[in-house]
Amino acid sequence: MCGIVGIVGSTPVNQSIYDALTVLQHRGQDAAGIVTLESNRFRLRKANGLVRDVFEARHMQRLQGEVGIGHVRYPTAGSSSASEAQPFYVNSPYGLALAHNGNLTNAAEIRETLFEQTKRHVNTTSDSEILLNVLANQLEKAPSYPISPSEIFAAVREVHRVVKGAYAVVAMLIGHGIIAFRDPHGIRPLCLGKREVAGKTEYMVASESVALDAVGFDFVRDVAPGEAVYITFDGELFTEQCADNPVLTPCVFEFVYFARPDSFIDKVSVYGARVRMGVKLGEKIKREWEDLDIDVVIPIPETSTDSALEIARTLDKPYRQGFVKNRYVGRTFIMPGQQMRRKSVRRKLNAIRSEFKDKSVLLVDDSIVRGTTSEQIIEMAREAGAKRVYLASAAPEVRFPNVYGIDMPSANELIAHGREVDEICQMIGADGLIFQDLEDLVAAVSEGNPDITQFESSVFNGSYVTGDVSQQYLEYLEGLRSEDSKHQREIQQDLANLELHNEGV
Ligand SMILES: O=P(O)(O)OC[C@H]1O[C@H](OP(=O)(O)OP(=O)(O)O)[C@H](O)[C@@H]1O
Ligand SMILES: NC(=O)CC[C@H](N)C(=O)O
Ligand SMILES: [Mg+2]
Repeated sequence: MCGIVGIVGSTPVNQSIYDALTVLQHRGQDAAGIVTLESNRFRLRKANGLVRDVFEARHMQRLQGEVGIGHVRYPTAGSSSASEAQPFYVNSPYGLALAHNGNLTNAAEIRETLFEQTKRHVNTTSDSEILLNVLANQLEKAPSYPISPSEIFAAVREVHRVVKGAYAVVAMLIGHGIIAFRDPHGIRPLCLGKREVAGKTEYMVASESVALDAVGFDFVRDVAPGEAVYITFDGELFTEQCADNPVLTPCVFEFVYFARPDSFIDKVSVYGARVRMGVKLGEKIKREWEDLDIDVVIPIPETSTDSALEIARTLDKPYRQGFVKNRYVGRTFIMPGQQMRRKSVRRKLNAIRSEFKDKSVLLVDDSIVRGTTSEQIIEMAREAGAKRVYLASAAPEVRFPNVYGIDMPSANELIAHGREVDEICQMIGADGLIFQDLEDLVAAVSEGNPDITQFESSVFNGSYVTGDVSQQYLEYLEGLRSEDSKHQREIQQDLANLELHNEGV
């Protein structure tokens, strides 16, 4: 999913970007990077690992400057090698660095045309490096120096024409400022904040509003789909709509799982949406499982807790934290590789036996994707003495691959793909299983902002809003990125030691 941040400040920004990345860590645990600008030179540190491990004191000291951008990565294209950590950099025009959240659906075609038509070489298998070069190529066409705001916006307009897929972007152009934009559907989130420091206005853009809160910026607004924001290094703000037909279609899975509950995305409180998901699912359980013997409702930490509490309230049953989460283990779902994900469930969660012993328990999760978590959790509940184990999912069945920045490239890896509820229930070993209806999920989110009339819900309904995702593309993606794809393993091996960025130590 990735988290991005950019700050145009009037005092050093290294610590603020670091702090912002720390609160965006839930969006990407694989790699982190910061680029700052000092005396017209970029300072870069990026590597694999969590924010706290990537940036040591000596790196922070080098990251001087009053403007900068940062990224935490969850790979959804290319490899997880350090060479594909972000931000990426290209030296022309003027020096440009970029960080991207999302995933392009036409990266392979663009790679070819970039080489043939613009003589631009892309050194990694990352779609974000392609996006950087598309932007650089468009900015290079601007005749004036410095490039004017309207020329910057014209370049973004062209990027929208060339690039397809999901992209929330922050870029920094030497001699100019920070440019941020969101794809014409606004699939991935991006917001703008500001603060006053010693009479000067500082601006910040970030994936989630929680990053603004963490470093003392006031939320101004969400960046609109298709819109670009340009903040000069003098602190002047310019904005313009750069897409022909922008339609806000945010990813509904941000509200289900990805975002932090204390964030607002497109004016919707993520926490509020999860509470409403709980109410709606609670009502469905009441309707459909009228006579079910449920003694207690137990969330599967951490993301499901807000919904689970509401389910318990709606059902008028006790709510208990029956699983303890090891705070030193990160999110399972965004780990690369099924083996690692499987192992981490038991390292992460442990049952409190007294909450299970001789009870009929209703476990609640926010979503069931590969079934890695639910299968093991149900086993753990039984080992802890549960009499019966039911499971409720606050999201509907995840049946289709995602192409917009969630690493689910292969339908066959999804437990609900081609299966009905009974079969899934059997596979995970539950005594009963119930999913939220898509209609209710959409209502739960849009009640927070009725102006949102559609969501990117492809993982649930197989409808891809960018209109360019064919069966052929999905097959290509599966061949490229699925767990057992040979090609995927080759990429990982080939790129393991390719580290052009060069500030590794
Ligand atoms: O069916 P699966 O493939 O296992 O995926 C779904 C699970 O993964 C996520 O948890 P995760 O541990 O990533 O994060 P969390 O602590 O935020 O709940 C999500 O909350 C579900 O529990
Ligand atoms: N999850 C994301 O937003 C990933 C960004 C980009 N596609 C990458 O793989 O690095
Ligand atoms: Mg979870």
